[in-house]
Formats: sequence, structure tokens, C-alpha cells
Amino acid sequence: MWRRVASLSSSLISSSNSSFLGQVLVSSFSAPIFIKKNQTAYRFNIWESLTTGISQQANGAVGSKERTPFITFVLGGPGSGKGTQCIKIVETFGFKHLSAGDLLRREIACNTADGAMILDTIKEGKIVPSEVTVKLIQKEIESSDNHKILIDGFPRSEENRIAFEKIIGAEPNIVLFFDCPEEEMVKRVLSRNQGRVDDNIDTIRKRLKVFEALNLPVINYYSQRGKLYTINAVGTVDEIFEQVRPVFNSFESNPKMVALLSPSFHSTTLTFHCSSKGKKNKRREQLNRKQLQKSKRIAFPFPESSPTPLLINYKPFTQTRLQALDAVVQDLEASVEKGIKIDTEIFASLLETCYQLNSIDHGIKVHSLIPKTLLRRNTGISSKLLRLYASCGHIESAHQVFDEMYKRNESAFPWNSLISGYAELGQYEDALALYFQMEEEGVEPDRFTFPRALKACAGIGMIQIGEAVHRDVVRKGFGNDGFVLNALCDMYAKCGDIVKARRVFDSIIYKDMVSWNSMLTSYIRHGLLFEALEVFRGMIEEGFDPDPVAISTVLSGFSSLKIAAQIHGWVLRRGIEWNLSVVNALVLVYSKHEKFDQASWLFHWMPERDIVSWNSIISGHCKHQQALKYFEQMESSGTSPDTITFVAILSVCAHLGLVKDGEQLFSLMRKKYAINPTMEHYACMVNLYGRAGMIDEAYNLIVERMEFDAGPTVWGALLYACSVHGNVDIGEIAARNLFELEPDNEHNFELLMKIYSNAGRLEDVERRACGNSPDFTQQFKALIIFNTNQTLRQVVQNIGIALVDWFRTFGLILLGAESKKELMDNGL
Ligand SMILES: Nc1ncnc2c1ncn2[C@@H]1O[C@H](COP(=O)(O)OP(=O)(O)OP(=O)(O)O)[C@@H](O)[C@H]1O
Ligand SMILES: O=c1ccn([C@@H]2O[C@H](COP(=O)(O)O)[C@@H](O)[C@H]2O)c(=O)[nH]1
Repeated sequence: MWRRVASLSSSLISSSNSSFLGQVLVSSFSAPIFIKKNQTAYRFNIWESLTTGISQQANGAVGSKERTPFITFVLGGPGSGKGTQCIKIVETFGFKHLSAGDLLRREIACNTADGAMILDTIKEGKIVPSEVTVKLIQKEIESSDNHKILIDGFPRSEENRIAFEKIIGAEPNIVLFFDCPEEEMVKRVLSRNQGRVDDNIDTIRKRLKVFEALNLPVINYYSQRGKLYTINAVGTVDEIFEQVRPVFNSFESNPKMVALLSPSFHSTTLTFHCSSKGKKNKRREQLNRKQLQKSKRIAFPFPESSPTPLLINYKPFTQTRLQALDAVVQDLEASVEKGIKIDTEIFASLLETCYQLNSIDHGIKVHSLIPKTLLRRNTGISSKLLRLYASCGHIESAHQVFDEMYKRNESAFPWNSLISGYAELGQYEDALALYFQMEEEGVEPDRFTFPRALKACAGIGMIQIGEAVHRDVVRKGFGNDGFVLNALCDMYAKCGDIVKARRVFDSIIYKDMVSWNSMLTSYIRHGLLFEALEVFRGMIEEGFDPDPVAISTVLSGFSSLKIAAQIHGWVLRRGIEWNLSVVNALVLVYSKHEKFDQASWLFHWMPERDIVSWNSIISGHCKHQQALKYFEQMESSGTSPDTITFVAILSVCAHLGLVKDGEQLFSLMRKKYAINPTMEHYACMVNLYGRAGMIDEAYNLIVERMEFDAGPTVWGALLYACSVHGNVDIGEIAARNLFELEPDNEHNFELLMKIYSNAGRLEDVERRACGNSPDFTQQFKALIIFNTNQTLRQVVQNIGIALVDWFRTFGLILLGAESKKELMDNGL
């Protein structure tokens, strides 16, 4: 991309020339720095120099500035979003951004001596000679006041890398790699529209080849050096940046966590801040001193120089934070086994990471290493553990931690986590019981308490309780809090009071996307499509770009081809057509309207698929053999079908009369995927047998194989099948069950009457109407409806016949010869 980023020179943390350890031995500014003090080796890495401002001189050529540059290489294929993310890094962390591509393009624009050669090289997607690019980069670094440098799109090759090291005399401190699927990169480059000579399909292909052949080895190299952070470059710009942020953030907030984020965390072992004298770092300094003193007593048992398992078993690109966490937890286990006392902060950091990575298994391991009394006493650790358990659905363990906490009433945090855990599991009563218990125990709720409690109110659908929570919201002074009001609006809508929901929505002074989306979804859920469109329009008028949530809500809510086409055009222009929820919704709408080409094309090209994508394409093809092919593809892609998939695929089999396939899939569901059939699956199976005229098999399935009582959908499917295939005996049984389950449903009576009538058993029609059934009036009503419908049908039929006759006689006289022929050809 053309980067128009001004040089920002704000640093993360104020600098200082004095190191509190004062004995830093610098071998190379990029290499970890070792100091020896009191026989204990402490290891520093460059992160520390970044945050603490240790002033060092680089050994290499770039040593003219007062501070050692902190260099980040940003790599990734063409269009992977490097430049876009660099802008965000600059905004957030104040780096100087150097795009190698931009520097080269500047040479072309300025018509310099190398300009023509560079233009030719770029047009061909090839790599400009290293010395040219490195010199340009060097000039920029040397003239920069900012010591934090982001070098974007460089080095492109091993040759580039070596030249950089030689000329600049330094290695990067970290390397970010934006890992993006090829189709996505091609799509992004083609829609970049910035007039670049190399943004055309031919050059892109060449650039991709060059990337694969020459840039990947560089990425591998840094991975082996433990410097690589791989970022999944699929998703929205903000989602991607949320992966980038912690790489820079973590060190600021907690230096130890870098160990977990960094692939080279093993070599960082216990990292200590070399604190600056700035007041901002006073507290940190104390902490570091404390840690330092402690560490003199017990050295943390990570090997210092021996290669770590991670680096030995290095596999390119497979290094994940989860693997890093795994290794740290293993080391921790080994340390505890050796009787080494672990710092509480390490437990807290690890639990935080387990929570972020949703890794309950590691959390359980860490839990087992925390001394019981420490856990009870230390609210910080117990709260984090509790939150981890609750968020992973281990609610009983969460509650146990909660019960054992000494000071759980000091803050709302553990309460909120537990309420949330119960609400997420659908245990709304328990969630609300805790909410009310909070008040009894004198714990002050905070702004995070209410949305969780309101979610539970919405879950049980009891508006009175919701209103009570609403009163608490006002009483506790959160009546103007947009975050809480969004939850209130949602609660009212889910409890069925759309008018109150609207009132709350209108009272939100600063509406955000959540407010708009919540109102939009609520209207759609209530079938108020006009109001929904009005909100959608309002959102745009207020300057909010509908996000993928809003777009997919509208797409699935309206399910109109016209709206889908308009929205599709809009998302294409916005460049968000490949957002997962948007493309899923488009696939579904197009297939529902039998626009299978569009649906399949989108499905084929979508950069990533989730279970919803597969379910959309399968259910979209509900009357087509193709659905089975998609199912096979899904299985071979490694995505496990869920209950919805099986409902969809069994319906397909029913529609197509594929009894054997249906049976196989039904048994596969339980055997291979451990999914117990639900009522819907049984209804599908009854429908499958019923449509194929296998009424006995359908009936036997219900009475012999169902683990629970059949509901109206199952008996309904059977009754319908009996009406189609004229099975009076089983039809009567199905109808009798239905009369009990849904006595108000006249349709069941109608179907039974139809069965009798088709079988010529009009006396049974009479008998039913006058019989001693539990609800005589209902049945009598049904009989009248049945007869009326029959009569009406007859009348319509008669009118139809009369019209056709009339048309035959007189219409042809009025029509032209061509139309007459067409009608005749069609047998009219
Ligand atoms: N996450 C994203 N989702 C969709 N589009 C994106 C995303 N990130 C960037 N883009 C768009 O993709 C195009 C390419 O992005 P960008 O210029 O940042 O990539 P790059 O890796 O710097 O490419 P190059 O190496 O070719 O300069 C731009 O039009 C940008 O707006
Ligand atoms: O280090 C570099 C960087 C870039 N090039 C050439 O420029 C184009 C465009 O680069 P972007 O990073 O995509 O802006 C690239 O295809 C190369 O031809 C280079 O040679 N060396």
C-alpha cells in the first residue's frame, strides 16, 4: 500500500540513560544482554532496552543516534495487510514506519538514477538489488529521531537479510509475519485500487512466486532464531490488530508475559526490568528490586544457555502461543517438583494467558501447582482462576474456587465471572440467584455486573425480574452508561417488550455499534422489518458503517434477493465481502433463492469457512444431490458436522428419497461424531421413511428406537406421510398422539379427515366428529373446517375448469397466431 504515515516519535516509555543495575555488558545491541551479579546470571532481552531505555551503542553502523534502534521487520505476502497493520502499530505504539516498497516507489517518482531500474523490477514483481534498498533504509533510520523502527516489506530474500546485517550491522529485534491465504491476498491486491503498476493479476502471480521462493526462507530463518511472531492475517483489520497488540503491549504491562508471547520465551527465562528512574516506573522498579532479591535466593529453573525443546523441535510456522504456554507450564511443573517456590505473579500471568487462549487444560495444571492457602488468600489469583473455569464452562470448579476465597466480597469481579459462567451455560436462575446474593452480602455491582444479570433475565424471559434489575441500574447510578443500556435494550427485546427496548435505545446518548445492532436484531426477531430498515438507515445516517454483524443480520432477516444483491454490491465496495458472517449470510440467501451459482462461487472462494458456512451451503442445497457432495467435502476438510448439519443433510435425503444414505448418516451421527439425535433428527428420519412410503419403518423408529417421547414434529411428519400414502391405521395413531400434544392444531384433524375421506371411510369422519373425544368442540370445528375447505376447493376447481373451457372457446379467437401456437404446443 502507499503509506502516508508521518513519522511519529513518541516512545512507549520515557527513556533514561541510567540503568539501575549499571553493569550492563553489551555485546551486540540486538542480542540478549547478560550481566553477572552476585554469581547469578540475569538475562535481558531487547524488550527491556525498549521499555527501560537502557542507552546502548550498537556495534554496527547505525550507531550515530543516542539510542539503540529497536527494529521490527514486518513480513508477509503481497496484500497480506502489512502496511495496514503498520499504520495501526504506529498509531498505537509510536514507531517510525519505513516501507521498503514506498521508499523504492519514491525513487521512481523522483526520477533518481535508480528510478527506471526500480520501476522495471517492480513491474516484473522481482526484487531490487539489496544494496539499493538497504541504503535507502539506512538513510531513513539514521535520520530518524525515533529509535523504534518498523521496516515493512523487507527483507524479501536471504540476500536482502544478509546485506542488511552487513550494512546496518544489526538484526531485527522482532519479526512479525502476516500469514494470509493466497486467494485472500490476490483479492485484496486486486481491490486495492491505488494505481500501483504491480497490482494486476500477472504481476501478482509473479510476486507470489517470488514471495514463496525467496521470502519464506527469511521467515523460516527468523522463526528458527526465535524472533518470529506469526499473525493470522484473516479477519477484519481490527481483529488482526488484536493479535498484534499483545506482542507490543504485553511487555509494557508485564514483562514476564513476553516469555509466553515470544517464541523465544525460553531464552528470555525470567526477564527483569532494568527500571528507569522515571516516576511512571517507580512502582515497577520496586517490584523489580523485590524480584531481583528473590531471584538471588532462588534462580528460576529455566536453562539459560542450553537449547530449549521448542527450538530443538522447531517446526517452521507452527509455533503458537499455545505451544509456548504448554512449554512454560511444563517447566513450571518441573520447578515445583524440585521444590522451587514460584512467584505469585507467575501464576497470575499464566492464568491470564490460559484465559486468553481459552486453554482450560493448562489452567487445570497451573491450578494444581498453586498452593491452596495462597489461592485462598490471594484474591487476584483466585479470581483469575475462577474466571478461567467459568468461561470454559467448568462452573462447578469455578464455584468451588469462589466458595473457598477468603475475601470474595472485596470486588464484583469474581461475582461477575461466576454470573457470566452460569448465564453462558443457560443456568439463568443460578446466575440471577448470585446477582441477588451479591446485594445481600453487600457487594457493590459494577458496570459489568448488570449486562450479565440482564442476559440471565433475557434468558428466562421474565420481564419483571429484568425490570427489577433495571431499577438497580438506575439506583446504582448506571442509568446513563451506554454499555449497560445496550444490555437493557437487548433484555427488553428478548423478553418481548419491543416498545420498552426502543425507549431504552432512544435514551442512549452515545450509541455505538452494539446499540444499533441490538435494536436492529430485535426488530428483525420481532418480524418488524420496516422498523428494522429504519434503524439500518438511521445507523448509516448517524455515520456508522454497518459492520458485518449488522449486514449479516439484515441479510438473514430479510432473506430478499433484491436486498441481498444491493448489500452484496455495497460490501464489495467496502471490501468486507469476505467477512465470514457476511459471506455465510450471502451464501444462505443466494441458495434459498436458488441462485446456486452465486452461492457456490462465494462458498468456493471464501478465505475461511466455519461450521456455519458448511451448514449454509448444505441447507441451501436442501433439494439437491450436491448437498451430499458438500457434506463429504466438509468431512474431508476436517470440519466436524454439528447437529444442524445433520438436520440439513437428513432433510436433503428425505427430499431426494435417499433412504439408504439417510440411514447411514443417521448412524454416523452418533457413532462417528457422538451426536445424540434430537427431536429434529427423528422428525427428519420419519419424514425420510414417510416420503418413501415406508410407514411401518417410520412408525417403528418412533416406538422402538427413540430414547424420549416423540413430539409434534415427529408425529406430524408421520401423519403427513400417512395422508400421502393412505395409511389409515398408523395415521389414526399419529393423529391421536397429536390431538393430545397440540389439541388446538386444526391441521391435524384436517389431515386425519383427509385420510378417512381418501380411504372412503366417511363414517369415520362422522364418528370422529361425534365421538367421545376429549375435546369434542375442537373436533367438530375441525370437521366443519375440513368440509368447508373441501367445498371451497371444489368450487375453486369448478371455476377453474369453467375458465379453461371459456378460454379454449373464446380466448383463442382473441389471441394472435403465435400465442395460439404456443398454447397448443403446451397442450392447452
Ligand atoms: N484485514 C483486512 N481485510 C480486508 N482488507 C484488508 C485487510 N487489511 C488490509 N486490507 C486491504 O488490502 C489491501 C492490501 O493491504 P496492504 O496494502 O496493507 O497490504 P500489504 O501487505 O502492505 O501489501 P503490499 O506488500 O503489496 O504493499 C489494501 O487495500 C487494504 O485496505
Ligand atoms: O525490499 C523490497 C521491497 C520491495 N521491493 C519491490 O517493490 C515491490 C512492491 O513492494 P511492496 O512491499 O508490496 O510495496 C515488490 O514487489 C518488489 O518488486 C523490493 O524489490 N525490495
